[in-house]
Amino acid sequence: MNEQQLRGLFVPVVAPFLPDGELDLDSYRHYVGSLLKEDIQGIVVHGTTGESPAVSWEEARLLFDVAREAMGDAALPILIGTGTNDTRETVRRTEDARRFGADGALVVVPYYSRPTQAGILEHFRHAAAAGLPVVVYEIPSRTGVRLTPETAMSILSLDGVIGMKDSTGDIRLLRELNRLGNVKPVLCGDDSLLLPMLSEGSAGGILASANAYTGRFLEVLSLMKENRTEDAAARFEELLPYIRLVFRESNPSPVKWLLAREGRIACDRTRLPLVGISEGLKLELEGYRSVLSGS
Ligand SMILES: O=C(O)C1=N[C@H](C(=O)O)C[C@H](O)C1
Repeated sequence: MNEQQLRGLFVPVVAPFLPDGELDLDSYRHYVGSLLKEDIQGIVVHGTTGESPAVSWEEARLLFDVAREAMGDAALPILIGTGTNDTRETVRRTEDARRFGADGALVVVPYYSRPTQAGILEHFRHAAAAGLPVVVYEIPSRTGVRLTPETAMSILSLDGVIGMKDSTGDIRLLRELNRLGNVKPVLCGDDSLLLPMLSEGSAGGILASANAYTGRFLEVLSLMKENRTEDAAARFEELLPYIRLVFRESNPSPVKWLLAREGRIACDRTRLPLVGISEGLKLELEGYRSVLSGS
C-alpha cells in the first residue's frame, strides 16, 4: 500500500460477538460483504471500533483473514491495528501483519506510559522499520499524550510511514503540518470534524460512524472533491446530529447496535468493560434512522 491509496473513506470495522462473547465470524463475513456494496477505499481491522483492547492478537489475525476472504476480488486495502504501548510488541505485531498479508498497519501513539516526544519518535522509528506501511494514529484523548507538530512532522518524514489518522479533535495539527510542508496524507479520525478537515486539505477519513449511511459520507467526500463546498456542507449538516449520537456513549456500542438493528450483524454484544447502549440512545438513533433512511 502506498500514500496514494491512503485517501477517501476507510471504514473501521467492528468485531461482532455471539451472545456468549465469542467472535461471530458468520456475521462478520456478511457485514464486511455489506460494506463492499459502497465505493469505500478500504477498511481497518482491530482499531478502536474493533474493540482492540478486548480482542486478542490471534483473534485479530482471524478477523483479518475472514475480511480478506469476504472481499473476494474486491481486494481493497486492509489496515490492521498493530499499535500497543510496548514498542517490542508493536514491532512483533507489525512484522506478523506483514507476513500474513496486511496492506498497512495503524499504529497508535503509545498510550498510558506517557513517553516523551523523543520516546514516541523512537517508537515509530522501530515500527516503521518492520517493513509494513505505517499509518500513525494520533488520539490524545485516549493516549494521554499529544504529539507536537514538530514530532508529528518527524514521524511523518520516516520512510515506511505513509500518513496519519488525526483524531486530535481540532484542525490545528493539520494546519501546522501543512505549514511545515507535510505532503503525506492526513485522514480525519474525528467524525464530526470531517468537513472542516477536508477543507483544510485532509485526504479523507477513517470514520466509525460511516459504518451506517456509508453512501452519505461518500457523497460528502465526492462533493468536496468537486469543490461543491456548499452542497457538501448541507449534506454534512444532515449527518452531524447522527454523528453526535453515535459518540454519545462509548464507541463502538452505538455502531454495533445500529448494525444489529439493520440486520448486518446478529447481535450488538460488546466485551466488558464496554456495555450495550442505553434505552434513551436507542430511541434517538431510531429517530435518526427514519430521518436518514427516508430522505
Ligand atoms: O476505530 C477507529 O479507527 C476509530 N476510532 C475512533 C474512536 O473510537 O475514538 C473514532 C473514529 O471514528 C474511528
